[in-house]
Amino acid sequence: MFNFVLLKLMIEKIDITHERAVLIGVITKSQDEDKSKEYLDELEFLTYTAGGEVLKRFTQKMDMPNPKTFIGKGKMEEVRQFIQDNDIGTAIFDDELSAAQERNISKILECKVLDRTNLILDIFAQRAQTSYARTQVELAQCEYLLPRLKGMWTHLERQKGGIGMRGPGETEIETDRRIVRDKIALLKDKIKTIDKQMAVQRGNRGKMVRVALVGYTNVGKSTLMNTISKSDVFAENKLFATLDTTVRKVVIQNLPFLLTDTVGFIRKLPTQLVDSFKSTLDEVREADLLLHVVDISHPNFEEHIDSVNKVLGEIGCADKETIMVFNKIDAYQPEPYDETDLEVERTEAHYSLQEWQKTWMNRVGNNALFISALNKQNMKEFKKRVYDEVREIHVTRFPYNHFLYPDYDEEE
Ligand SMILES: Nc1nc2c(ncn2[C@@H]2O[C@H](COP(=O)(O)OP(=O)(O)OP(=O)(O)O)[C@@H](O)[C@H]2O)c(=O)[nH]1
Ligand SMILES: [Mg+2]
Repeated sequence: MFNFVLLKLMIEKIDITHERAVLIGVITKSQDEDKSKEYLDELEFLTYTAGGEVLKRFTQKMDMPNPKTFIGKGKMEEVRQFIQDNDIGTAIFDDELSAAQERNISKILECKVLDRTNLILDIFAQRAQTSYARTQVELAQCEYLLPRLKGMWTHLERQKGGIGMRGPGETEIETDRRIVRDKIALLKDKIKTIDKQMAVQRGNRGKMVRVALVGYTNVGKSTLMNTISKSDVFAENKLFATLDTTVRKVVIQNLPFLLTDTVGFIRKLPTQLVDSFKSTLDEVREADLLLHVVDISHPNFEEHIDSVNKVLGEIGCADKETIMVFNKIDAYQPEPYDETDLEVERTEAHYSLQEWQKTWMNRVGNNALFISALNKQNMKEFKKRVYDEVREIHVTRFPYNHFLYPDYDEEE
């Protein structure tokens, strides 16, 4: 009996054990050691979100990735040895691999080989809740798969499952291109139908002012949504907690508007995903005002802003009225700087919040706000700014009820 319980415990333990993985990245002229580390940190977070555990990272300095195997021969042997000695199931590359590279590498390493795109698609597949989100992910997976069908993973047991093998697209992998193409057409039709229904729904919301929260993944959009709308949107410290947009009616000082929480962006967001999520992003496109939320406590936040702006550009929202919301000020910590140490140059990493506010952040003028959604710091200032902006849009749209909305009253 005891043994049986022990065995059951062991089995259950195995069930919850994370898939063992190694990460592989490169250091190039345009991507120095620090950058490479930051990218691998993010890749590790993605792996963890997908249900994996990273046992080791490998990096190689190179001018150009090897067209056949991405990294060089010697490094590959090092990786292979580690994988063999440590019972590793998955090798994850930070950059997108071509079909040929993927094939060559998995032959050498004899394990599952994934790239950043696979990982992101897999997380989306795991997290898609509604049939609409699932359809969009499935479409993205099919689009990713199509050019890679030939010989993909055929020498591996596909039934093993796990990261990269999950989700709606998995049964198509061994079938031929035509079937996948038909499937793509079908999914597009399905999305079109839902799009029409959603456009009608959006139309029914009337002319109310619409505000959308946008930003990099995990910056606190849903937390901010919960704070201001007193709603209960799912937020957690993993990437892509939100896939479906949520719309809430918010009232600040009698002034009603609609607030939308959206899917987070990420560096190198797979183009297939941007495309298939275009309609989810309609909410962003049709918004009157964007709140671009930034995690200022993240060492890479400036690059995050660039990534988000890039996606906003791709969906035609570059010039939209935007308030920059720098969140997580409670967690912001500049690197300590020793003035007597002449070796270390003072950089942005040492800036205090006040110093940051004097940089380019100053140029976005009163468009920049500094808050903590979690600790509810500076929420009054935030609400006033949003109120003023929404009122401005509102009174242009409904000039006759201008008088209804006086200046923001601090004593709310
Ligand atoms: N320290 C601190 N943590 C915060 C703050 N706001 C949010 N967080 C935390 O950051 C994590 C991510 O928050 P979410 O609200 O899920 O972020 P999101 O932008 O909606 O993320 P995705 O939906 O994944 O794109 C959670 O663990 C939050 O508790 C803040 O002001 N300060
Ligand atoms: Mg969210």
